[in-house]
Amino acid sequence: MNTPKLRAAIVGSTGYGGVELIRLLASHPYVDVTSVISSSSAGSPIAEGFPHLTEIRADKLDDVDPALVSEKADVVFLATPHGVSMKLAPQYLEAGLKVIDLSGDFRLKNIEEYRQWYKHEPASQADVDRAVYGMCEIFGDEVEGQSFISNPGCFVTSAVLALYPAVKAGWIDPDSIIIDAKTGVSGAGRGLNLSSHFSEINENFKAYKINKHQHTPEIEQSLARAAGRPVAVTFTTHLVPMTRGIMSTIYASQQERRSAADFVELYRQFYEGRKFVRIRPNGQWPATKEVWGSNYCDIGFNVDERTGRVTVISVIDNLVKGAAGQAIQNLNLVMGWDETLGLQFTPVYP
Ligand SMILES: NC(=O)C1=CN([C@@H]2O[C@H](COP(=O)(O)OP(=O)(O)OC[C@H]3O[C@@H](n4cnc5c(N)ncnc54)[C@H](OP(=O)(O)O)[C@@H]3O)[C@@H](O)[C@H]2O)C=CC1
Ligand SMILES: CC(=O)N[C@@H](CCC(=O)OP(=O)(O)O)C(=O)O
Repeated sequence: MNTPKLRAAIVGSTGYGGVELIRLLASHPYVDVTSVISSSSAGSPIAEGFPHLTEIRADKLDDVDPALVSEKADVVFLATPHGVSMKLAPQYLEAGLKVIDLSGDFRLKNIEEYRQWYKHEPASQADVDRAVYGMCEIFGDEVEGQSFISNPGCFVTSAVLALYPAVKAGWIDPDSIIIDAKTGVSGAGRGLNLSSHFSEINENFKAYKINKHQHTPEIEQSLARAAGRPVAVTFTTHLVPMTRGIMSTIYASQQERRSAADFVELYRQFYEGRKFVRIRPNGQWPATKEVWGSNYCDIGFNVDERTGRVTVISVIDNLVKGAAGQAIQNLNLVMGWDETLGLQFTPVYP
């Protein structure tokens, strides 16, 4: 007898995260996308705005109505802006759906930090407490069987996967960490704004939100768990003229001098059996094209003989491992399935 597939709905289907969920879930063996949802274009065929999606089964955009969604689906992905997810998630949970939220609304356990960094009224502490933070390779054990997952931020995924093992092992001084990150423009979503306008971004390279980026406390929240004490990092983001991809170049002082080969060995042991974190051999560093369109996070190391500082380079595709891919990986963990289901593809190259 064939087991029926899990039925999935996607809110925010007309945004970059939503469209990426549709693309990836189309090849998931145990999931059917039965509802694609739009708050602004319900009733229209999704292929009207996205002709490359002509073949999907749930072709007409549905309304966000929780009663309707709970009739059509078992799990709902929220690929919605922050401020919107905090209103929708409790309603879908109440309607009996599992919820996987891609926004920042439920990631910070201290809601005052949310107020400070997002400059927005937070979700209630009770709702934040219900959400399980799904950084799969690190806290994935906490996800199985849960109904409400908060998917990590894109920069956070790249930075924390690159730092957690070294902080946990006590190899680097947590107070010395500097994360210099670059992102492609799709990280800003599909909406139009001046900073992602072609002539503003093309042949340009700019820093933004210096010491004010909303992912700073989220990075610190996970590193504090590794260090067993509060941690403060320096984090600078840059917008670069590419569509997808994040590279975090990270610097830290070592507690004792170790070689890059030692770091390779430590990280290989830490991530043993986790297919989506690939540690480069000593002497090799990853580039964003080497993970493009895939759920991989690739990490490489160098140690400066003169200063003793370690440089860690980490790359992801912001829309896959940084958003839709990790959200599906979280669904796999929730369901007790192999975490790689529906995500086993090779990066697009060149
Ligand atoms: N882009 C990225 O690389 C990453 C994004 N994220 C997070 O994922 C979420 C989605 O991001 P992204 O896809 O880039 O954003 P987009 O701006 O591309 O899409 C967001 C979608 O949300 C829908 N929406 C807006 N307001 C409402 C509302 N009131 N009710 C229901 N739906 C609404 C819109 O669709 P419609 O008008 O059709 O309803 C819109 O298409 C955000 O929280 C973002 O921070 C996280 C990691 C990486
Ligand atoms: C290029 C760009 O603007 N990127 C966004 C990425 C953040 C994001 O996607 O939002 P979450 O906080 O939900 O992860 C930014 O830097 O704010």
